[in-house]
Amino acid sequence: MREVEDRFSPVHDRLFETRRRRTGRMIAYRAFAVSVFGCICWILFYRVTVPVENRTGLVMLILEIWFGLYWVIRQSLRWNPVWRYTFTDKLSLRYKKDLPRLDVFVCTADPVIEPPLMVVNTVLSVLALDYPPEKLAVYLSDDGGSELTFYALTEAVEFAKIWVPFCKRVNVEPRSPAAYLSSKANSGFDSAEEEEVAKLYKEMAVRIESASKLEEARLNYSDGFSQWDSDATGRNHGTILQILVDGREENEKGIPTLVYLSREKRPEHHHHYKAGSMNALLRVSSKITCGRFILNLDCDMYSNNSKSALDALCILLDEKEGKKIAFVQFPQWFENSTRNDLYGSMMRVIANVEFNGLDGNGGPFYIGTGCFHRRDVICGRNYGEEEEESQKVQEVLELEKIKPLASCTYEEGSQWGKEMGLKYGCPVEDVITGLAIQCGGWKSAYLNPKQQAFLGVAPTNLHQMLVQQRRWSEGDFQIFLSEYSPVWYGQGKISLGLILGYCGYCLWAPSAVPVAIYSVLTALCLLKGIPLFPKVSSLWFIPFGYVTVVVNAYSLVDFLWCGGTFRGWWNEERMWLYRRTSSFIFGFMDTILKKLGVSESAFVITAKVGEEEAAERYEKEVMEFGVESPMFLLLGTLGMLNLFCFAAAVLRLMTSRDGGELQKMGLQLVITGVLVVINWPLYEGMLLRKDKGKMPISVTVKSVVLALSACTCIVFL
Ligand SMILES: O=c1ccn([C@@H]2O[C@H](COP(=O)(O)OP(=O)(O)O[C@H]3O[C@H](CO)[C@@H](O)[C@H](O)[C@H]3O)[C@@H](O)[C@H]2O)c(=O)[nH]1
Ligand SMILES: [Mn+2]
Repeated sequence: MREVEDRFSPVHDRLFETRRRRTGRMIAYRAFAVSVFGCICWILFYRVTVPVENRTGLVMLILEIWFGLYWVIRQSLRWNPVWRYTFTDKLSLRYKKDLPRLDVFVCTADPVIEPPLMVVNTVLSVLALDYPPEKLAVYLSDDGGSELTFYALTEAVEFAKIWVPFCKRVNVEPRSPAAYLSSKANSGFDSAEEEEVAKLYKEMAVRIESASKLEEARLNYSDGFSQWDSDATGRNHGTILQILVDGREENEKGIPTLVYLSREKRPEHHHHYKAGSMNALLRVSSKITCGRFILNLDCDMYSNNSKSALDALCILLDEKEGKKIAFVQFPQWFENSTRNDLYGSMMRVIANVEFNGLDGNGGPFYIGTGCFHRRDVICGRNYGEEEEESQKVQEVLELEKIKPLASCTYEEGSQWGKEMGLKYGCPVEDVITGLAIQCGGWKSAYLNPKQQAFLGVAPTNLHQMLVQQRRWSEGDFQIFLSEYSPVWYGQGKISLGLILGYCGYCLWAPSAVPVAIYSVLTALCLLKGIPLFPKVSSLWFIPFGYVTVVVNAYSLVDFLWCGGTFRGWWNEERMWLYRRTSSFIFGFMDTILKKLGVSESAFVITAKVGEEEAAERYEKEVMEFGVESPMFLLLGTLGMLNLFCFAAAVLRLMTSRDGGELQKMGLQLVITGVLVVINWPLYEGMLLRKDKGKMPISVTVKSVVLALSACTCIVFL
């Protein structure tokens, strides 16, 4: 009784705490940042005051102004970081079973590249969350409209009856059966019961992968299967809605509500990808459980920490600050990353440093998966408006009355996709939606607990990685140019630090252009013998040398601090370059073309499985090319260009034996040389490797021809 009263008393223990780090590291960082800023100014001063004979000086000035500005913008991500710590014990004591309803939305879209067994593991991991089951509901949105996925879910229902109680009794962690049981495979099982569970899981996995009991399931779950028309395809079908478990009332099974939804799709209607499915889920769930809070997960992101819901609610239900906070974002961590993270997919520094920086400025972005929202806010409530009585849920569930909410035409003439729900028309629906929420006066919070909350699947080859980054950079740049631009729309609504934080990401795409020019110019001028930087022995060289060395050294230290390895850092530097000289360039062009109305942006779903040989190469951290792609052509050409220019310059220096030449070209030689070293896996893939993951011959040939012609032109011009 005391605790119940305690909940309503005005003075409370806080449910979370926010810490700022004022330690030596922070001071050292600021000193470093100020010194770099000084050097940037020094460099610009040099460009303006010291004349050069040709026009390269002007080009360099423009590039360096851009780099300097962008560097300043990005300081917002590090200036003022905060860390949040939650007290879940207090929350449990205070609320017991009175916790608010929580709806989990899991999105899947393609049964081939997002295997049903993986989806099922994600679903099971959230069904077993540490949360009162009668308050929890899991919705699976299947944009693939696949009977296989539905069948897998019916299997999951049966297995959940064993899995969920087992997890809670034995306090299993993590609660994705595949992840938990594979961790046990090496260490051996703890009990006979566990072994039995493992056996049942394996049998289920086999059935799902072979769909062996599909026909049987058709009979047992005929209400669900009968909703598939005989001519239904992934892109053309009616709404399919099935409540597999109704756990809204406390019951002895202790399994939360589980719902399958495949919204209607028709070729003549745009479906707006994930945003469209989220909005359909928002409406449908409002009639079934209408959770006050919503967790959004991609189908590959299983719960790796059963306390994450309690963690998030510590923030959202905190009496003092929680009311201002619209959403709590967890980072995206991945289960399939390798030791040295060949493709830089872990994004360690973003997750461990930059998002804390954003949090200090008003809150992290909404990045799709691993985010807890307030339902009424994501549905369009502004800060300061009264929280609405939650919509009335239907006592008796009449599916036929709910299904129209997921039809193609429901949103016509409504505010869905604009003022309500997730926004349409942007490849990063999450970021733009989060920005609009923050501009409505809300804050957000970032939680990155030691036991990672959710784990997903990162792209496992270079092409996928570049495609994903292309979509992100395009989406972010679109936001920059849209009516929701952080610069124009955000003015006065969010803090300057947060505006800059958004710009740091939204300018990924355009920032690629100066990087590409810079690297090409450095190489070609080296070939031609045109110096771009002051002599190594002159005083003017100091800022250039300082920035080059210190900025890279810091980034290394930062990376190691975030738990990375030296080679991981080196790989990440390579990916830094590759993302800029391929993904972002294309992202930039895509955005411009879209603005001009020439093309539409599409959402290419990232595959979560690959073929076996390629998987082996991934494990061994051998870079995967394999496909013919214009992005590879660009990388190949730039790589070859660097190689030729560097080789030619070295040859010339060796034959001329002119010390002055080395003085003049020193930094250029170093930069181009480093690029050659960093490109080593690319050269290997183009020239030395024989396996299927090597660069296709056609790309290699085209790259060499293009690079050679560029060099010839420059030499004879
Ligand atoms: O038409 C679609 C396309 C995609 N998805 C789902 O959206 C999720 C994300 O797709 P994925 O291909 O994995 O993209 P990522 O780039 O890995 O996703 C990140 O970036 C996206 C765009 O910002 C966000 O939507 C995601 O939540 C975020 O994890 C997956 O679960 C898909 O099943 C749909 O439901 N319907
Ligand atoms: Mn993904």
